[in-house]
Amino acid sequence: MSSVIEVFGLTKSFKRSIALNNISFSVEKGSITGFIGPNGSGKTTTIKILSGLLKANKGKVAVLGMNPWDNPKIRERISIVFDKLYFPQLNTVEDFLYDIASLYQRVDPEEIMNEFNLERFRKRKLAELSAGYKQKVQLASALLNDPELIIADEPTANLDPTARNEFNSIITNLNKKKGITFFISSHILSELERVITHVVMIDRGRIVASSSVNAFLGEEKEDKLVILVDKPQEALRALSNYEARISGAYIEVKGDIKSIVNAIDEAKVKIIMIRRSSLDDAFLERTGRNFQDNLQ
Ligand SMILES: Nc1ncnc2c1ncn2[C@@H]1O[C@H](COP(=O)(O)OP(=O)(O)OP(=O)(O)O)[C@@H](O)[C@H]1O
Repeated sequence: MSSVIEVFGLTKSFKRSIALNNISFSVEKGSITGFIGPNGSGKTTTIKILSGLLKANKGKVAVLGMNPWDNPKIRERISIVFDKLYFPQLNTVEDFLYDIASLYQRVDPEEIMNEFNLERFRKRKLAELSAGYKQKVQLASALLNDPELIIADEPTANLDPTARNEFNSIITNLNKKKGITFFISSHILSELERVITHVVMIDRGRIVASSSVNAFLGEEKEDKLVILVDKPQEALRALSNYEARISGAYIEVKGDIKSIVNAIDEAKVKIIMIRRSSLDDAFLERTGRNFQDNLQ
């Protein structure tokens, strides 16, 4: 498989600190790669360099085979999604999408509004939308240049669990249907668990792991999951075929994540949070530190 992002020996220091210390990794074409690390580990700095907004001190970076610092044209083939929608808040959804579409003249904004169920919001001002809808509009706008790659910096950081789930399923669909590669950063492991095919893990400016999720977890068939739901007893009933038990506010269960999620969904129980403990364990193994302890 070919790579859409290649980073080799990248170093970036600021006056007082080294944000990235000789990092190397690649992102496979067609993957959804999670870029995961605690606060301050260097995710935003890396993404700024990949987007051509910041220059590295040392190392090589290729995005779709080009150095982002020298090639503003890359921006015609990729899109960047941030944690918030930073565009003129007084614009309506429709004007905003039409303005961006006119820059590229590739994709019909009507088609995108239809695909994202945004028609009934078309006359609303961006400022009037919920955080979830703002992110939906931002993701919709990111498709108007028909990108091969979308780089997203903590795109769901300001969303509630429902909006987060919706955002993540849109990403999965775009990846499957349009073959768009995603490189998504997050400081919350559990957030991307259900979505990513590959993981690049960063800690204190160094890469601690970079591989497919399956390889990362040692091809474990059985996931150890910790799940928070709105109706625990009903969830437990739905999981009667699994080794499941209630532990405090959570349900602990062993098995294949996709089938477990399906069983819970079918029982119409809402998943508020899900964590595959083995990803946390893997972080602990590689850094000697507990991922959850590093969250601010
Ligand atoms: N412009 C800057 N000037 C000085 N130091 C900076 C600058 N930008 C980032 N840093 C430092 O570089 C390190 C990495 O920061 P970065 O924002 O890349 O981390 P992050 O993983 O994105 O964290 P978060 O999840 O909090 O956004 C931190 O120690 C940060 O303080």
